[in-house]
Amino acid sequence: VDPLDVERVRADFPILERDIDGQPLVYLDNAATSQTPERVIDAISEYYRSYNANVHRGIHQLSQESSIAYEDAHDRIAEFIGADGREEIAFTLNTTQAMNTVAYAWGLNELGPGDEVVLTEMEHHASLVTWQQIAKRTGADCKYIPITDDGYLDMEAAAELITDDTQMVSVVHVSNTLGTINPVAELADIAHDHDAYIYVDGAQSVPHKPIDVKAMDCDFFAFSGHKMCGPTGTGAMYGKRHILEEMQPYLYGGEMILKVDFDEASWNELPWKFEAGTQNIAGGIALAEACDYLDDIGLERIQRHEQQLTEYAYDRLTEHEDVEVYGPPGDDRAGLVAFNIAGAHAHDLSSILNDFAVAVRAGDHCTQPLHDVLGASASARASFYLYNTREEVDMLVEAVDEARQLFA
Ligand SMILES: Cc1ncc(COP(=O)(O)O)c(CNc2co[nH]c2=O)c1O
Repeated sequence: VDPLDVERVRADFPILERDIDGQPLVYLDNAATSQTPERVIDAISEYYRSYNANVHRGIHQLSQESSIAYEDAHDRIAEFIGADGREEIAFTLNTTQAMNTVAYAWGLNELGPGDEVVLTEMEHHASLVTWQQIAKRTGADCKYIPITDDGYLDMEAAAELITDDTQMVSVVHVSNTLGTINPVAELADIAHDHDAYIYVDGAQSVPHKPIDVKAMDCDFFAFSGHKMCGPTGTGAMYGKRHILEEMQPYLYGGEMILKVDFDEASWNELPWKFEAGTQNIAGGIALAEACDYLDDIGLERIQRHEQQLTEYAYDRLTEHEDVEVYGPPGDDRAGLVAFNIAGAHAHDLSSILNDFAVAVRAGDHCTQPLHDVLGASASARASFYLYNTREEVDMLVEAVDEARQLFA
């Protein structure tokens, strides 16, 4: 795979030219949200400038054009993750809504006392809190696959925790705190051996590596557009068609219905059954443009670029005893490093980094239970993407060294 031309890529992101108090911005908060290339920004503007209209095939020309673009965008996202077609892709606001859709639409109807939902200790609150609360409402129980000392899932424990009482396994594909890449296909096999569904949270994997939901054999898959060069307020819930055909919606209203009278309502075909009301039409169309943008560069090329940056960052940060990096080794993780330095709270550390225009995230990254397991109240997290450079890793490390001196 030939190397990625970072300078050419960076030209697509005007925001990366920004100075912060006279210093060049070093944007390393991509696990929170990625930046947006001109092509995606233009797709949004073009929609509003020339064919904005409500969808679902109104009679007039503009509605025909917006309907076709919006519906075709579903086919494009399906192709991007290896789904069979638009019937398996419901657009959502984000990963969180995709997770809640299944938890409410399927969980509330199917879960009851004695049933179990198996999660992992490294789940994001979008799945952990969702399943925890739906389990409380239905009398079901949640169980958590533990992590090992070096940040991997304990797969022996997983095989014991997933039983015939398990109805759903909900697992993060790539941890947004540890960088761990979980063996989701193996977990799908175990879940299916016990006739359980598996829901894969792909928020941190879809932007960074090729995804094939059929090879993974997951029953549901969720991700957000804003982490993969798309707009905020976009994302998707994938579901196997035969499951979505059976699943009842949980958001009711226009567009998702077929026939309504005062006593009854019937539902529209897939995926519109799960898209109630007027959607983020421009966002969905622009998300398809983001898929084209990433595919034009090549996800394998992006993945390799990030692996090189991440290993370099991991090696440089762990040179010092007083820096603790959480998760697997630098050569076996996705493009992020969460860390702490001795004597400093993550918020103070990231504030110092901001003084050097280095933008990282500080806090629990919506994984508070995981931070409890790690014995850390919070962490600073640098996360990489296609437009970051080796020099930016050096600027991160230099700023961390300044902070280490300050807090020594
Ligand atoms: C693994 C994972 N799942 C779900 C979500 C929720 O995505 P959303 O619904 O688009 O918000 C995130 C966002 N993670 C982060 C958001 O900000 N910092 C983060 O690490 C995530 O990293």
